[in-house]
Amino acid sequence: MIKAKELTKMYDKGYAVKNVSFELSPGKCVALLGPNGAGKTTTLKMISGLIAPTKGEVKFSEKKGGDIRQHIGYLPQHPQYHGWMTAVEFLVYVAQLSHISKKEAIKQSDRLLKRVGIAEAKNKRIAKFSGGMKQRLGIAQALIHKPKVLLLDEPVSALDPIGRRDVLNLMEELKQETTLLYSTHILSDAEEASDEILLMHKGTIVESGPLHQVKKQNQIDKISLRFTENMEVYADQIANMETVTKTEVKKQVLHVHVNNIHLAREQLLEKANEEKWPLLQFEVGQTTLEDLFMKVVNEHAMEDNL
Ligand SMILES: Nc1ncnc2c1ncn2[C@@H]1O[C@H](COP(=O)(O)OP(=O)(O)OP(=O)(O)O)[C@@H](O)[C@H]1O
Repeated sequence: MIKAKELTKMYDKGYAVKNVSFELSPGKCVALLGPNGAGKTTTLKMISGLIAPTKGEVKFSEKKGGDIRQHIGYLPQHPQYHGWMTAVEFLVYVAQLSHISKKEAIKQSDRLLKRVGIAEAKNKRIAKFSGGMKQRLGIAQALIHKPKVLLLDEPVSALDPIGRRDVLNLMEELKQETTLLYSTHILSDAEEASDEILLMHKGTIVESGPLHQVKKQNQIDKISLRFTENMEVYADQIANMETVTKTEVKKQVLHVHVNNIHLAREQLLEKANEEKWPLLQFEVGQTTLEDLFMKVVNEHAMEDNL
């Protein structure tokens, strides 16, 4: 439906986004995931037509001439409202900016306020809205011209748990009827609402695909151990075992990545038994998408500190 080809944005300090290519299929909900500064907002702005790419292009498959923006609804990261306006006044105002007649604008506003679940607040001043209600109103505004694709920039990151749940539920409903691309730096939000992810790091896409596939591809067998004492001694010993590919300590837990889970488990348990390791925890599992995300974020932070 939407094809981004080698999208690139350069500012004075360098690339904000570099050679980003992906395709959005109809009816999919895709999370654009990445730490702060990864290039998510810049990518969304280029797709929505708000800023021009330095290089690359965005194509809309169903576009038969005209402006691509008529097919795209966009919710910015920090939407600005006139607090004195009511919800319905705001939507009618936005609709009229999209050249919709006043009669149609009122009709659309009523429909959309119902659609996003804040119809009872239609005549309430926006200044009195909660964060979740403001985001719902923002989503209604993005839908006013019946776009085929909805772009949401960090729609839930700034919300409290109730507002977050509210908006995630709405996104879940909306993905039945529209293609959705939303950015987030919160992994659980991406895991909860999306079918596919695009993981950004320093302006490029480092991982992409259906969530289950990305998870599977990045899963590594690991054994997590917690000791009552002397973890460093055992960590060194374990790191030298032939089935072990990597060890790392997080929050007093030693995570051991292995290439043969059955053999590694056997060897570790044998050693633990023989040498009477002071074990508190022994857990066999796999690395998660969160591990991958943290790896990307940490690499990013380390490079920045160099
Ligand atoms: N107008 C601009 N002028 C110069 N640099 C910019 C501009 N907009 C963005 N950048 C830089 O481009 C990079 C990507 O920024 P962007 O806002 O797209 O990231 P992001 O992933 O959306 O981050 P956040 O989650 O913090 O919003 C950052 O280093 C940012 O400082």
